[in-house]
Amino acid sequence: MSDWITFALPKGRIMKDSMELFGRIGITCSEMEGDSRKLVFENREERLRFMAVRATDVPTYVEYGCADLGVVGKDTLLEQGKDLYEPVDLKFGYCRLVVAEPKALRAGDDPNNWSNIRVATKYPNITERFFAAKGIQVELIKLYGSIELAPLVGLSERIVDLVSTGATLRDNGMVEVETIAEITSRLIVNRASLKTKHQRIGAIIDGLERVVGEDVRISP
Ligand SMILES: Nc1ncnc2c1ncn2[C@@H]1O[C@H](COP(=O)(O)OP(=O)(O)OP(=O)(O)O)[C@@H](O)[C@H]1O
Ligand SMILES: O=P(O)(O)OC[C@H]1O[C@H](OP(=O)(O)OP(=O)(O)O)[C@H](O)[C@@H]1O
Repeated sequence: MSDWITFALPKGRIMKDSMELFGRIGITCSEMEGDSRKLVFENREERLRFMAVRATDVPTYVEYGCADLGVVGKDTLLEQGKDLYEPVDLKFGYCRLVVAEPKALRAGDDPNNWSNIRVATKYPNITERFFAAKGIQVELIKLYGSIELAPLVGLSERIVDLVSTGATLRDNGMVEVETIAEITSRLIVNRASLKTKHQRIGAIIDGLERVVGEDVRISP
């Protein structure tokens, strides 16, 4: 078993892009193609195992060595601050982490004058750091989803959340104030696995760097 390679992949929107990219370096798993509620899939011939986990749990599985490798958004890494090796920017899962507020509030608002604000977010650590660096005091309200609802019902004046198409902000009458970070998905690696399975993991890192590099050269 010890020469198997285990991946922790997020169940949600990143899963498909991850498997497409891995497929380009010969890492595949036909067992994952069907409709199934299974959480662990195997490619026995190649000694590869894939675990489907919550996006926010990927770093934990890799940190504890239950998975050798994982794919996770940079947002989650910035929020959790775990000690993980992060060798490859996979360039998919692009979105931005932004500060936003209701359109009506934005009209007469100057963020330079903020001194004490209330912010709802899934990302309390990033938010606190961001505003602390500006000398702004923040009352944080931690939510787990549907963040754009908070200002609509008076839970907070502002939010910090991910934006990709902008549709969720727009449809809920909100506008961006500032970008905190540009986000893409990253390959993460358990530090011990990198040493004990250096040959296989090194080949995966090199392969992914190559295919991601090819894409960057192709796109304008
Ligand atoms: N529009 C978007 N909204 C949210 N996440 C996005 C978006 N676009 C890309 N991402 C990336 O996808 C990741 C979320 O993936 P996924 O959909 O699996 O999780 P989730 O259901 O939002 O989170 P969790 O299961 O942990 O609550 C984010 O961490 C981010 O890096
Ligand atoms: O700019 P857009 O393309 O509209 O995408 C942004 C929205 O997508 C994410 O929510 P998600 O779908 O993960 O649901 P959640 O609110 O339950 O976290 C994010 O938190 C925003 O609400």
